[in-house]
Amino acid sequence: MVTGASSESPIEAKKSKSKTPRKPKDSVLKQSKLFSSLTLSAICRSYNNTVFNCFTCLKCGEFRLFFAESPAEFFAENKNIAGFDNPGKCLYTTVRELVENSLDSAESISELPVVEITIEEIGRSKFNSMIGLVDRERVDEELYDDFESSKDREKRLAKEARTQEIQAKNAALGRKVKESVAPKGIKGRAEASFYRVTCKDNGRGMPHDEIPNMFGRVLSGTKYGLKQTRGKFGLGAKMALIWSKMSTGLPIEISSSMKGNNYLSYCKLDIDIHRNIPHVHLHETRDNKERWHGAEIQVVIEGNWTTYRSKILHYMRQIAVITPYAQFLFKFVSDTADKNVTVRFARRTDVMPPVPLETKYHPSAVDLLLIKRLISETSKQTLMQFLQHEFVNIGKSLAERLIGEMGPDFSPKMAVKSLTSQQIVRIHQLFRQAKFDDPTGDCLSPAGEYNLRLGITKELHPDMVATYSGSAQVFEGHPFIVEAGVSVGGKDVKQGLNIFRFANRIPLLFEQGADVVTRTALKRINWNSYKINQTQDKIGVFVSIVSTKIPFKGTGKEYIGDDISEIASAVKSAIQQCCNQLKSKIVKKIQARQQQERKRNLSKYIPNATDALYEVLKEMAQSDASKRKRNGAEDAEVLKKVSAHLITQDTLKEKLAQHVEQVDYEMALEYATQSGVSEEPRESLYIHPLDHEDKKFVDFHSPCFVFRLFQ
Ligand SMILES: Nc1ncnc2c1ncn2[C@@H]1O[C@H](COP(=O)(O)OP(=O)(O)OP(=O)(O)O)[C@@H](O)[C@H]1O
Repeated sequence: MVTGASSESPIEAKKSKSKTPRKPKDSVLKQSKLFSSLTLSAICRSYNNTVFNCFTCLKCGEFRLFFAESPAEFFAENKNIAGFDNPGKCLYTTVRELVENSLDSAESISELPVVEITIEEIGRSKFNSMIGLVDRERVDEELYDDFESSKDREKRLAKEARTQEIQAKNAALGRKVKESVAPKGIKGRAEASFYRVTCKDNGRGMPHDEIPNMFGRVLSGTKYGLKQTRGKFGLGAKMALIWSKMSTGLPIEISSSMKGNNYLSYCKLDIDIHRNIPHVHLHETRDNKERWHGAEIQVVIEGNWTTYRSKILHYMRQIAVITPYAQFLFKFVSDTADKNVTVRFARRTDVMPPVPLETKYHPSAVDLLLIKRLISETSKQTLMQFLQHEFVNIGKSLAERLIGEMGPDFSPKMAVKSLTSQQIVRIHQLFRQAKFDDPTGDCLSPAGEYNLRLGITKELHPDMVATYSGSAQVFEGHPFIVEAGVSVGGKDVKQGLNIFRFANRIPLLFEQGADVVTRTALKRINWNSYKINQTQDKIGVFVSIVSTKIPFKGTGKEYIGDDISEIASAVKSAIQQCCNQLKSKIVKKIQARQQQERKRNLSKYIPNATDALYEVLKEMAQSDASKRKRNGAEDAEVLKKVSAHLITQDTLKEKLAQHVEQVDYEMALEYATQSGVSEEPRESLYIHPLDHEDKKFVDFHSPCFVFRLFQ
């Protein structure tokens, strides 16, 4: 049950120690303000009995949830929706949410981001002392899940001994011995692991008074509106706090300062889940001698580094690829020093994509509910003004034509707020049927081909890379841009396809199988035709999609569906463009490699082969000459002039077989070229090609080569 949010700031509320419930109306107003002018129609319906039972975000027109409780309660019970499925995933998502907030914050003030993220492992004793709990020795051992009775122990040891015996026997008989698996030991639930996650940035910081709400009230944020953003719902940081509350009971700590402030704000708070309001422990200003600006968030949660280590590092690497203008320092700190990890992702460019702009809705992207909201919020008086100012791509003359088409009940000067429900449906119908120019991608901020290439190069060190940035396209009235990169070879890249997906410049790591990028790369690209071996080569496929609306599938916002044809074909074409660029490079590279290999081989055995060949041909020519001599066709120059076509194939085969093991035509040609005999082919010296299938013999297409030998 909710009694409504305070209209005072939490600090003020604390100071006044007022526990009086607010008037319901105030609470609704306050909530809507906090939710950045969301129209909470359904709340209005239920605020009289103070039950916050239904929430509809009409601002973005895409996020509708129905709560039977407060939003904080709803998300605490359904934390998997926000990517908090299990302790390992919770650790991963916490890192991700904090890093992305930091990037958003620095970019919003056009500051090149510097983000430091530390995960500090906290042992049980340390954790206990943090929460003021005395470590206790076990007294009643049998009480514990991992207790092993002496009978069980005997059984286990006997089993282990039997296994060892069998293995020893097998070894003695020379049979294959299975690698011995470490004894399972005593069963028992794994002990919970705790981590302190700290994320520090050089971003905008937050106004002192807003901090409690930004971190202690679910669905409060500053990223609403129609624009390309990493975050949107006002949920991520609160989920980290809800999880910390659920798993450790410890509050979140925030230090923040805005540019130019000589103080910094420190706030320690947790969240009242039932009422969805911040519960502030301490909120004060402190000296900011260094004039630092940014935010540092610290939260202690249960997690699982062992199982999510690679995911977290993978995420950091991918965010570094798509954000090469940022500098990241990632640290994992453990009590056991050899488990420590420090990775620095250096900045490679100062070129930052422009800040995405807020835009207006395209008429084909709105539904009935959204039109109603826009009408209720507009400051415009007439229908004509409303159409012209609240939507993109409706100019004066088009607005007039549309109103004319709506029917006799409509006129340009009619008051837009007086439109009936039926009239609004008519407008909606017309919006769906009429033809409008596509929205431009001006409001979008893609990473940029240059940045993408830099990111790939700096993190993967590929042998070759190609990038492509498509032009803006549209689906359901939303502009989108697809950028792609394809790399071959590189550091820490496994054989086959390595797919890197990004949506609004954040990496997507889960639910890869059904994603439009994965499916396109696996099924719709004929890699062979670009001379890329899909299974043998180390291929990196990078696709970044930015849009005012990312059509995520599933609750986890981890993949983009394959069913939007505009996006699917843009992804395919972007990858193909990259492959085309790579193809010529690959062909050149293959040729260069072959040439090198040939050179190596040539030096090995061609000289011998040619010597042998020379002997053979000389012998044959001599016998031919003597034949001719006998026939009276004396020719002093016969040795030089006898043309190879006089030699029958069989004779040559036979003779060569005695001398030459294997001569490759290409190599022979190259040898000829290298020996400076790459003259015009001389037909008269043409030796008929030998049987191709018989690899043993030379395939003498190269007359100049033979000529040289023969001379
Ligand atoms: N490091 C930070 N620097 C500045 N402001 C921040 C920082 N972290 C959070 N905020 C503020 O707190 C708000 C709430 O953050 P939160 O992570 O809960 O939601 P979000 O980022 O807006 O959306 P989403 O839930 O989709 O990620 C943000 O909108 C932002 O205004």
